[in-house]
Amino acid sequence: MSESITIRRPDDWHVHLRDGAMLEAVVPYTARQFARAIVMPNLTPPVTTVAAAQAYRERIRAAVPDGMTFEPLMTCYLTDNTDPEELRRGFEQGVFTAAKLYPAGATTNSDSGVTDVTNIRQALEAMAGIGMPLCVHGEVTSDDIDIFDREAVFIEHILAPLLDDLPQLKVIFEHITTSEAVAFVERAGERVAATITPQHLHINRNAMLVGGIRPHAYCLPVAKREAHRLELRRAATSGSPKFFLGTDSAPHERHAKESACGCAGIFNAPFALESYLAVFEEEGALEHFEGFASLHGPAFYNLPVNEETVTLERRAHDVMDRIEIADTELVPFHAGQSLDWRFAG
Ligand SMILES: NC(=O)N[C@@H](CC(=O)O)C(=O)O
Ligand SMILES: [Zn+2]
Ligand SMILES: [Zn+2]
Repeated sequence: MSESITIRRPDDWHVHLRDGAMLEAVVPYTARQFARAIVMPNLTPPVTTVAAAQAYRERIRAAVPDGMTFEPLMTCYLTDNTDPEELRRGFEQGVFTAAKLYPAGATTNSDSGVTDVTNIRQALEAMAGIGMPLCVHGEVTSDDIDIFDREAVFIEHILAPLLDDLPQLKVIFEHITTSEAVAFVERAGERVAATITPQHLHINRNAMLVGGIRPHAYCLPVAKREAHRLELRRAATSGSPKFFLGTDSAPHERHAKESACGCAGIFNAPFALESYLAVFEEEGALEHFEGFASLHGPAFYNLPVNEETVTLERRAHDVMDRIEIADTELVPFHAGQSLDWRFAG
């Protein structure tokens, strides 16, 4: 039984860092473990221009503690009115690494998202032409589609036709939660990959609903049945380069989650690597951990792998119930549980 594991320093290919006091509070957790991160643009107002992304990138850099190195990779929030030239300019200037498709109304701060993908056809065509990847929150939003079916229906109605229409477009199907998504990504060509969060590898929908309603297990896409979780675990630990790490760490103040209408999002940044590593160990797949965490993402995004390394040690520890920040609190993923591995730097 190995007592420590050392891998190339990983990156987080999907994270919410927020802004203001929350940004200051959460950036150190991500910067401590990850060299780079794809930063989600769903601020209020959303990050829709090169100038806004540059300014946000500076605020993130300023929040990185002395002695840590961390590079935020910025994304452009697509709307019905996105100007293809703005995307091209941002990508060519090295400001935008990718653009993000939020179907309008699908998740937190997605009200300005895209109401119909035909509205962004020209933007997507421009992206396909310059090799700019599209990050996708893959859920339909129609009232008549059950929330547990929204990812599977998105594949059939939106994603598959989109990929047929634009054979050059690179797509990251983010935070996948279903066996349908796993199967789709496995069958798709090399230009399609997926990120998987720690929570969707650890919990199924019972964690949210059995023995009381547990808002800290609620995120979008919502956790599904056990059979889906097992497929996600198989895919993540398989060694396939199509699957890589994206925490979707999404902090919301405790009171906003513990509410009659609680916000979607799980704050997993404090012990993200420990959480993933537990899964790889349970699945007997430690040899694939580095690929998932540190190699497959850069390969898909055409970026160099990180030269530094990080080490995790087998050292059981309890996860705190709460983290105090400014004048509020966050509840981390795994709160009150024990984890076997500990990030050692
Ligand atoms: N995952 C979530 O449940 N929430 C995210 C948005 C998102 O990634 O869909 C957030 O910004 O809070
Ligand atoms: Zn999302
Ligand atoms: Zn997210």
